[in-house]
Amino acid sequence: MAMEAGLAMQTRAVGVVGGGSRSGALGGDRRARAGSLRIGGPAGGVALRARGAMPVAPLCCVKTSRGQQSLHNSVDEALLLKRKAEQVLFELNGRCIYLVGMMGSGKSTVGKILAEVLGYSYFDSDSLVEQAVGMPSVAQIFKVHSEAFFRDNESSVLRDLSSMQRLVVATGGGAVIRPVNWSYMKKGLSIMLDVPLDALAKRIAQVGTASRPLLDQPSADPYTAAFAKLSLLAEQRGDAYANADVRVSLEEIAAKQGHGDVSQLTPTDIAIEALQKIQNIVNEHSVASGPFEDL
Ligand SMILES: Nc1ncnc2c1ncn2[C@@H]1O[C@H](COP(=O)(O)OP(=O)(O)O)[C@@H](O)[C@H]1O
Ligand SMILES: O=C(O)C1=C[C@@H](OP(=O)(O)O)[C@@H](O)[C@H](O)C1
Repeated sequence: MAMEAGLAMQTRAVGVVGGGSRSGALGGDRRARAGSLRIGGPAGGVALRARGAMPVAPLCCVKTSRGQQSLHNSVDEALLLKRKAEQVLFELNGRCIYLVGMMGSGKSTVGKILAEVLGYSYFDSDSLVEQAVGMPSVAQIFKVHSEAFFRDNESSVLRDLSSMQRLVVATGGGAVIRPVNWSYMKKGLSIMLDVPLDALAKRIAQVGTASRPLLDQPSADPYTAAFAKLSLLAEQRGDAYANADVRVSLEEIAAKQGHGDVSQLTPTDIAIEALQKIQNIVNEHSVASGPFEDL
């Protein structure tokens, strides 16, 4: 089946899914094949899902209940998100959005919101690698094959996605390290989610490290282990993340909103800031050098 047709089937399925599980629904031929993304099965393709199966919350106020993370603080915030998306949609002109950032930075969470408000299709590159390889988790791919094998497939997935339009892609945290991946992501707009390491380590300690093989070290204290490894990765990858077209800093958003720390921010706050930054860069570019096609 043609790649485009298979992807089109998938996008309908993934555009409305969310959740934290990393397993994808597999179908068709499961043979691992580094260097290719096989979305459609031999029998005509299957509707594949990205991670998890929870529906994305609709664009309305989600009541904050004790301890629960809410997507929006208020109806006003949800409307602001929608309005901003309408403005940016025109300016994006179909260009894809790639979310980059460290593990746990919220690429999937924010990516699903952006896809929903823009009417784009959402993809998670880790899930697509799992589907292409025919294994249920990135952790298993690392274990049975290797990180290099995973990276080869990650590059293939990004290459294939780069020929598409109107996608929001949540990339894996390490996708930035291969220069070739930037040649794919630069066909769209890349957004780096910059989250303080402390907040990242807290999030990861909360959900566990089993699905993130680079952080999965036996330790009595998951926060400390995650913080140490994330610090190292952040140091190694700093320059690579700086390639992104747009940087969304949670510390900056929190400061603007008068919050003491980033844990007060909802994913919607972050999505709004991302849209604002996209709008700024697109406007800057069209003033400086003409039509958006040249960005
Ligand atoms: N703004 C946020 N505030 C608090 N927790 C968040 C926020 N964004 C994401 N999370 C949580 O952090 C964890 C990692 O988020 P996720 O979107 O999967 O990150 P990534 O895709 O970058 O690895 C998830 O448990 C998610 O619910
Ligand atoms: O930072 C990394 O090298 C990785 C990040 C993971 O994705 P998330 O950023 O979605 O956790 C996944 O691709 C793999 O475990 C490697």
